[in-house]
Amino acid sequence: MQSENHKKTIYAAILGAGTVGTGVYKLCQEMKSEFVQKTGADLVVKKVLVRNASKKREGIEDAVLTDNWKEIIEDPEIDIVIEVMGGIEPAKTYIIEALEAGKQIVTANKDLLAEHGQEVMAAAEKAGADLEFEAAVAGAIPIIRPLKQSMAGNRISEVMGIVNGTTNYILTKMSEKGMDYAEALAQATELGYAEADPTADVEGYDAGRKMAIMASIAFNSRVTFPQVYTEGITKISADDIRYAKEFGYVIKLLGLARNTPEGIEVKVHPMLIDENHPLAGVKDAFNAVFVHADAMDDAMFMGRGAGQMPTASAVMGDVVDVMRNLVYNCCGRVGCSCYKQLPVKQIGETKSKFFLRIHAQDKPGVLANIASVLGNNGVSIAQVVQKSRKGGIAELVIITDEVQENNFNDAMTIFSGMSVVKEISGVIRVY
Ligand SMILES: NC(=O)C1=CN([C@@H]2O[C@H](COP(=O)(O)OP(=O)(O)OC[C@H]3O[C@@H](n4cnc5c(N)ncnc54)[C@H](OP(=O)(O)O)[C@@H]3O)[C@@H](O)[C@H]2O)C=CC1
Ligand SMILES: N[C@@H](CC=O)C(=O)O
Repeated sequence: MQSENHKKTIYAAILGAGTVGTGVYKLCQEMKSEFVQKTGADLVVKKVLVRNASKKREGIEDAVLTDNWKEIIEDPEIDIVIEVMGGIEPAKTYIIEALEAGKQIVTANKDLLAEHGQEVMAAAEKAGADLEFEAAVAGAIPIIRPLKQSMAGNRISEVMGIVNGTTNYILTKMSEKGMDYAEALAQATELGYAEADPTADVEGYDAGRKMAIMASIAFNSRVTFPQVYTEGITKISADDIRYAKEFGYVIKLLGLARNTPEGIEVKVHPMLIDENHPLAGVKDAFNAVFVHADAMDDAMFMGRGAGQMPTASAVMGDVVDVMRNLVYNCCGRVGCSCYKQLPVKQIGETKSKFFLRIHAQDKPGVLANIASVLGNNGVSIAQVVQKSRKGGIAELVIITDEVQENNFNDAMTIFSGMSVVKEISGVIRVY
């Protein structure tokens, strides 16, 4: 039964008319009658905020464009603010002002949530309003709602996967087409996958923000972006990709978050994955997230992680949810204020397996010397292959067992001071 004050028309404003905003506007028009069927209310986009309102926007009526925030915040008819402009400010101020003015929020802004999530969520809770952000993590893939709601009967211990479409696209093209890095990045930008500043993608910051958001929800604690260790793909060379293939691996930028008895581990870095692992088949701008939890066991979510319509799909899922809440007068049901703050580990305290290439003098005793440096620092060798012997230099490929990262780094520091070790390269963690 719908309540007495059942709303027939729900007005929304979209902040931003770029890649995602244009897709959201399009779905609001194309799916109009379906939204009425699904919610019982008609959705009308009353305003679209941009920096330059006189610029023509394909597919968006000129009449709704504005560059004046006051036209939205001071309009009592507007119930839902859909923030898809990105960045911290003015997005944060606009969201908080909108909540204070009694509006509901849908946002795709991981930069904001990963750094100031606590503040904006507290504002939503105070206002008794919805703040939904499915599109902020892994594009079209439903993962926020499953973590918050569908898996609420579990203790989640691990969330990991490929959570950046741009870098997955670049690595796929480099590995499968031999494309160079710059060309693959230019294509990802052209396709609308990259952030306004693609440094966020290629340096692993975007994935780090998504991991902070997921770790916070999954472990019911607070992890902010600065607590996430991030390493991007800018140092991955064609040689690294060639060696990976030769040893039966593919390189992926992975995010890992684990809840351990000593604290939360959360990190993003390139990793070698066995070519037969399900994540190895996740290509182009697709993302995939694995979740391990006590009652549910394992679940995997896969889909398009970036791009106009996949992201707009996730945004509109939230908008429809908020519309239903408005229709039934039940906004603000899913809050975030009850959590237990857990410590977050430093990267050096976490464990990894490593793949590395060592060029060293090709003479008796050197291999034993290298093995003893590793052994003395608690690094055991799972596999060692002598790749070549040329001009008095031997090239060794070593794969270690799992080791505390601090120990591995200590061994690397010792190698850098040994005259028999000429070069260490291609150091990549192994999943
Ligand atoms: N692209 C993707 O695949 C995905 C993006 N996201 C997130 O969605 C959000 C939007 O991304 P995307 O559409 O790619 O970004 P774009 O850069 O394509 O678009 C940003 C839009 O916001 C407007 N805007 C920016 N700053 C202001 C401001 N101060 N005042 C008014 N308008 C402003 C811009 O206006 P103008 O046009 O006038 O410059 C532009 O229309 C970001 O938070 C991003 O991280 C999330 C998942 C996937
Ligand atoms: N730049 C991001 C867009 C979606 O979050 C990505 O490439 O994944």
